[in-house]
Amino acid sequence: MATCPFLVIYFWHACDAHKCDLIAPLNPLLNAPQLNAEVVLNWFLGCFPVPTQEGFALFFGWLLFQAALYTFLPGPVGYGQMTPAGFVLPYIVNGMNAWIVTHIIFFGASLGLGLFPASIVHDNWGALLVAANVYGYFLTAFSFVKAHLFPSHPADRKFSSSVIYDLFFGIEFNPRFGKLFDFKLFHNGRPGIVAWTLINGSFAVAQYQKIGYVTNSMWLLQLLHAMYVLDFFYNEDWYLRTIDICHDHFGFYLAWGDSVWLPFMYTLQSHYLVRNPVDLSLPYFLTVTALGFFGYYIFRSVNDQKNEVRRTDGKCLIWGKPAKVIRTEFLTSDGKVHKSLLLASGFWGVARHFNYFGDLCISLAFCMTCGFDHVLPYFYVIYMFILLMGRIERDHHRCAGKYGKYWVEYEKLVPYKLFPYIY
Ligand SMILES: NC(=O)C1=CN([C@@H]2O[C@H](COP(=O)(O)OP(=O)(O)OC[C@H]3O[C@@H](n4cnc5c(N)ncnc54)[C@H](OP(=O)(O)O)[C@@H]3O)[C@@H](O)[C@H]2O)C=CC1
Ligand SMILES: CC(C)=CCC[C@@H](C)[C@H]1CC[C@H]2C3=CC=C4C[C@@H](O)CC[C@]4(C)[C@H]3CC[C@]12C
Repeated sequence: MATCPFLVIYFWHACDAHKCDLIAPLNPLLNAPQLNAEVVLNWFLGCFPVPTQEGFALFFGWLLFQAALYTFLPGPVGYGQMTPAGFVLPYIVNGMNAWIVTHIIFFGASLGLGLFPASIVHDNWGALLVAANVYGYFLTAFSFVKAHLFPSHPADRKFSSSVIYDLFFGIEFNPRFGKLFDFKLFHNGRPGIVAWTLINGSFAVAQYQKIGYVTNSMWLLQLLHAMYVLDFFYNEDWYLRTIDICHDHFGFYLAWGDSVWLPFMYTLQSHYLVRNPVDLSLPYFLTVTALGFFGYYIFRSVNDQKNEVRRTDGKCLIWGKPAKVIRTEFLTSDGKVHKSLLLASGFWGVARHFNYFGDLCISLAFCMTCGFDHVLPYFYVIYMFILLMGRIERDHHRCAGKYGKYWVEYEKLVPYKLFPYIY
């Protein structure tokens, strides 16, 4: 919790001052005639972005605007999975509407009406980083206090013996304001994922202002990122049944992660392309496009198969044949027995997390839009690999605990975790 922001700030500084070269920021230290505490401290302070009033106004204005859209825009009601304490919570899934309204207003007001430059996000990036960090830490602390003093669902809280652990992974499962303002869905989707394409767009405009055109690499990046983001909102109801919503509690990991990590680190390729415009050859362009769409096909098909089999209680066709399912029973903390099912055919018969393989292909395609000159744009795929491998282990332990003998049966039927015959 103490060091995460430094990594983000280091990446920001590398891009802002050294054209996204990850080694160059260290030169003042490597070349210092004498390395002492004063040199290190001056270097350290020199790497920090400067807070500005405009940065705070933009960030908190943005947050309030998204909160208003989340609260007031219409949308269908979706339901999460049953929580360990036995609640099935409703969610208003209006993310697609919020995405459309936000983009029309932002680009309409900037590019259409000229009320502010569309590069405003790029132009205030350092100051926004400060404001987002302030909010990320505030939200972590607030969620911790809320969990102790006024929890939304007391029976679904999880306490460990460590305050640090509780701060990091969270105590409350589904913290809410009122009945419907859900912290997890809001922070993930709105300041986090709606921002993703908006930030990209602003950086594309900055590239145009800088070199007079938008490179094909930047267009391709916009397309691939938009595909991923729009998929998320189109399938927002599906997201209610993923690990983040069904199993993770709300602490620093999601509070700071959604406020800072997601908008700042997931968009690194567009920051890179502003400083290092890349014109891709046609064969390379087509290869990266194909990789991105191939990955997306796998990612979405795997996720849809699970959704479909659970929606129809296993009475559906997977790859043209009746779904092969393991019917399971598990206990919730109130002592009640519940039923669920595990799909063991289709992509879920190929490997236990084949959706992650699709996601890794998409991630690689995002990074490859930047060519091979620097390592910084590849941060995303490296991070995703580490995150998803960790998630496979975490999920394995959770499912083994939840499903017991049924999970063992599934493991026997589907021995590979990520990719057949490899892992
Ligand atoms: N861009 C990013 O930063 C990230 C993207 N993602 C993507 O988000 C998507 C969701 O990922 P995630 O939530 O991690 O994982 P999944 O959507 O794969 O959900 C895992 C859960 O599904 C259930 N499950 C496991 N095996 C089966 C089975 N055989 N049949 C039916 N249900 C099963 C279990 O929950 P239960 O049975 O309890 O319901 C398990 O905990 C993925 O496509 C992933 O690639 C993920 C992480 C980061
Ligand atoms: C270092 C640190 C504190 C990391 C925080 C990580 C979170 C911001 C991410 C962890 C899991 C991520 C996501 C999971 C699944 C998703 C579905 C996909 O369709 C869109 C992206 C996402 C919502 C993604 C968003 C970031 C995380 C919550």
